[in-house]
Amino acid sequence: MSRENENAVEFFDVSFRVNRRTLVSNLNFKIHQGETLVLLGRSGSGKTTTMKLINHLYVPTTGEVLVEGQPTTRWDPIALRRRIGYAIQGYGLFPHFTIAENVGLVPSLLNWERDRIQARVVELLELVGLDPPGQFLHRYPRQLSGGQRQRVGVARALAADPPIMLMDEPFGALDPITRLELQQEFCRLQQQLGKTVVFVTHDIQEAFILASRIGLMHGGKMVALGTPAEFLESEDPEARAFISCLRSLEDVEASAFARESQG
Ligand SMILES: Nc1ncnc2c1ncn2[C@@H]1O[C@H](COP(=O)(O)OP(=O)(O)OP(=O)(O)O)[C@@H](O)[C@H]1O
Repeated sequence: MSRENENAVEFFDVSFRVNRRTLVSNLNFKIHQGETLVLLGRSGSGKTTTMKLINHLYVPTTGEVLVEGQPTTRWDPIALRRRIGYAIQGYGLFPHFTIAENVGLVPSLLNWERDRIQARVVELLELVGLDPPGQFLHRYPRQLSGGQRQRVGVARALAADPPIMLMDEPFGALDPITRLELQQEFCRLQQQLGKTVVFVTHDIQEAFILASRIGLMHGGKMVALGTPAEFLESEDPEARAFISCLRSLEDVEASAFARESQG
């Protein structure tokens, strides 16, 4: 990883305003290299805005966001996007591109050789469980199920092997069984690849399955930040409201402690 910095991303007193409306304010937190930070919060709490401040889609009105030790405003925007993969709900796939073209998009923009792109596409489809890849390469997104398209979206975000992945409700639109399957695959992939991941969700069960730490957003502020076990101890009223939505506290506590003892 680059630099000695053990933080992939750092927020220093960050606020972001549009048309005199404050979308996020006073954000101060660090995202460690290799961790999965889940941004949890109600709809409209500022999760996506926070994420867009990382890949320079938004520029802080005040404060600074550092990526690998350097403010986003000082990064060359193209170099920054190469270090950051972005997967979004609704897959973001181009409908008139085949699966191979969609997954190979960033490598081809980076002028990789054709053979290298093809090999990478096959490798990624296998990695995200679209096996055998030959069955999918030449299909179009509309010819895949929602779960399969979501896997393609993740494969595409991983294509140029970025050290940081931003994932914005990537499993939001899926049935609960496929969603659980993808969450489990995500954990497997994360163990294998060790990326720094920022994952946005409003689903507390999902947060507990995936997170090394959970950052809870409320009204544009981060009101709690900690490991799942720490989160359960939070006295913040919004955290308590989310915790009361947990299906089975015992199950979740067990999985949170299991993850912590692994890590
Ligand atoms: N470009 C924009 N201009 C003005 N207001 C915006 C803009 N983008 C987002 N907002 C507003 O800022 C607030 C935070 O939006 P954001 O998308 O960050 O929330 P979120 O927590 O990701 O929500 P959701 O879970 O529904 O996606 C919302 O009230 C939204 O309407």
